[in-house]
Amino acid sequence: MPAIGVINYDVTPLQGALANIFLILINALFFNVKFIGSPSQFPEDNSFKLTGDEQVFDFIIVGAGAAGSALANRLSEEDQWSVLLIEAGDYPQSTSGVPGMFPTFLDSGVDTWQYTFEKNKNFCLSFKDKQCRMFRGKVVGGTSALNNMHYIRGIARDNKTKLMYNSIEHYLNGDKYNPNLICKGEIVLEKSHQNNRAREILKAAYRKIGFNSNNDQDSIGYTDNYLMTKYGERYHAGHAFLTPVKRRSNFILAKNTVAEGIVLNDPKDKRVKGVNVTVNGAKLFLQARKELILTAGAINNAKLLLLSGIGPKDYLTQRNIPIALNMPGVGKNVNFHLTVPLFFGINSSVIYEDYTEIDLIKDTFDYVMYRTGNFSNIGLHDFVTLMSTESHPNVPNVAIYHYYFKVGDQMLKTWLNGLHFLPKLTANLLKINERQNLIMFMITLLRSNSMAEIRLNDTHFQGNPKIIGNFFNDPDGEDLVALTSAFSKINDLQDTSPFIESGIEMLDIGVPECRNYKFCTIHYVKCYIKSLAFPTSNVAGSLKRGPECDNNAVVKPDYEVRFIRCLRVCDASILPNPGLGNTVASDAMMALDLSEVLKKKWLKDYVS
Ligand SMILES: Cc1cc2nc3c(=O)[nH]c(=O)nc-3n(C[C@H](O)[C@H](O)[C@H](O)COP(=O)(O)OP(=O)(O)OC[C@H]3O[C@@H](n4cnc5c(N)ncnc54)[C@H](O)[C@@H]3O)c2cc1C
Repeated sequence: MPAIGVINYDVTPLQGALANIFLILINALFFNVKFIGSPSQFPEDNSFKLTGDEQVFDFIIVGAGAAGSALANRLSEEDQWSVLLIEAGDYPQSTSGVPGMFPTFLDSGVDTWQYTFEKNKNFCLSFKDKQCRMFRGKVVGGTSALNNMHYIRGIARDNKTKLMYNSIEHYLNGDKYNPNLICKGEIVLEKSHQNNRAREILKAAYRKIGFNSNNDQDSIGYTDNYLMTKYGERYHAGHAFLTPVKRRSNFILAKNTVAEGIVLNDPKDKRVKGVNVTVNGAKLFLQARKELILTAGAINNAKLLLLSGIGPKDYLTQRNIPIALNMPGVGKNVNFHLTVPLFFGINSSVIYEDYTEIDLIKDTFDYVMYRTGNFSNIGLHDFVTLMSTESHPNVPNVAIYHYYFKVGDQMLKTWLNGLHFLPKLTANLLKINERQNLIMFMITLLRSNSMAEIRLNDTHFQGNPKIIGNFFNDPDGEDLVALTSAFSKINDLQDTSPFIESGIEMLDIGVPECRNYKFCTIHYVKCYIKSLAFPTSNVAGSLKRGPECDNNAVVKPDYEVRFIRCLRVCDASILPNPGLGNTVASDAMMALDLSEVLKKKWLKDYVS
C-alpha cells in the first residue's frame, strides 16, 4: 500500500464511467466538508449597522458565550425589545465542530484569548518560563465552542453554592440529573459512541480498587459523561441558543465588537448609560436604554469593571484609573480547578494494535460522509472517575479525566505544546510515545482552597490581564494533601490484575525539577504536583454574588452590580466557586434565571 501523500504517477488517468463515479465521490466529500461547523447556522453579523454617534438598544449583552447566548435567546422572545449581543471574536472555525479535534486549538491558539498566570515559585514549575497558560474562547459560542464538551451540571459544594443551584434548579424540570430535560430542550446531549479496549481495562481496574459504575454526577464512581454534541458534531451554546433566534428582527449579533469601558450616567447617578466599544477598528458608544449585562467570562468581566473604574479604590488610584465606584471585591476570590497530568505507558499492544494510515483515511472518510468514526467523539476523555480524598467519603472532591495516546500520536504533541510544557519534558514524553501507547490521567481538584486574583497589566482593554494564582502557598495546605492522596489512589491501579495483564505502568517522565527525588516517594509526588499541576479552564468568583451587607460581594442576588442600577453580571464570575463541575451548564441556567428577573422587572403583568 503506498504511503499517504505519495502519488503513483503510473496510474492510468480515469476515464468513462469510473471517472464519473470518482467525481461524484469528490463532490460528495466537498459537499459534506462544507457543512462542518458552517457559519450559516448562526445569526448574521450586523456589526456594520453599528455606525453613527449613538446607537440605542433596550438590552446590550457583552459576550456571546454560554451565558450571553442563552440570555439573548430569552430576551429577544419579547419582540417589543431590541437586543444587541456583542462578541469580540468571530464565528468558530470549522475544526471546532469536529469533536475528535477538540485539543487542537490549544496549540493553534485560533479563536482564543490566551492568558498567562504570573510567575510564582510554588506552581507550574515545569512549564515554559514557569508560567501556566489560560485559554478562553473568543468566538461566537464562547469557550463552549472550544471546550471538551462535557455536560456537567455541577454539585453544590457548600451552602453558598447550594443556594445558587437551588435558585436555578427548576430549569431542570425537577429532574436534576437528567440533562435532556434542561430548559426548553435547546441543549442537546449525547453519550459517546466509542467503546474501546482502554475504557474496558480502566473500568475493570477501577472496580478492583473499590469504584463502581455511577450515573449520578454527585457521587463516587466512574461514568461515561454526556457530551454537548449532536449527530457527531459539537453542539455548543451558539447552536443551542443563537441558531433558533437567527431570524428574529429585534435581535442583532455584532461580532468583532469589543466592549472596552462601561459608561455611567454621571458621577452622582450610578445608573448605567451604555458601553464604549471598538467595532472592526472604529470606536463607538452604544446606549443601553434598559440594561447592560456582562457575560464576557470570569476574567474579562473583572477586567472590564476595573478598566471602567469600578474596583478597589487604592488599587485603581495606584494605576491612575479614575474611580467610578469603590468596590473592594472586584477581581478577588477567583477560584480555579487544579489539574495534575499523570502518564502511564502500555507495554503490550493490547489496545489499538495497529492504527495505520489506512485507518486514518477510513476515519476521515467516515467522519466527512457520515459523522461517525473516531473523529465523531472525544475518545477516552468522556470517561470520568469521581473520588473523595476527604473525610466525607460520599462527596467527591476530585475528578479523574483520561486521555489515550496511540504510538506516535500527533495529539500528544499538540497537547504538550499548547500547555507550554518545558521542551525537555515534551521531548521525553514524545520519545516514550514513539514506542508506547500512553494513558494520561488528569487528576482534577474540584475544591481548591486557593484564591487567585485578576488585576491589570495595562490601562486599555487590548492589554492582557494579570492573573495572580496563589496555589500551594502553604506547603502542607489542603490542596497539596488532596492531590497527593488522589495521586496515591491512581498509583494503586498498577497493582490490579487488569493493569498488570495489560502491562500498564506509571512512567517516570523525567521531570527536571524533581530529579533529586526517588520516583514515587512522597517528596517526589509533592514535587511532581507543584511542577505539573496547572489551573484548568473552569474559573469562577471574580465578581462574587452576595448580599448587600457583604463588602466583598460585587453582585446582588438579582445579578445587579451593587450600587449601580441596570448593570448586571451573569456567568461563572458571580459563582463563589466553580462547584464540583464544569461551568457551561450553570452559566446557561443562570442566564435563563436572569431573563426571568428582567422580564418580571420590565414587563407589566409578566407571568413566567
Ligand atoms: C480547554 C477547556 C476545556 C473545557 N471543558 C469544559 C467542558 O468539558 N465542560 C464544561 O462545562 N466546561 C468546560 N470548560 C469551561 C467552560 O467552557 C467555560 O467555563 C464556559 O464556557 C464559560 O462560559 P461563559 O459564558 O462564562 O464565558 P465564555 O464562554 O468564555 O464566553 C465569554 C464570551 O465573551 C466574549 N468577550 C470577552 N470579553 C469581551 C469584550 N470585552 N467584548 C465583547 N466580547 C467579549 C468572549 O470572546 C467569549 O466569546 C472548558 C474550558 C476550556 C478552556
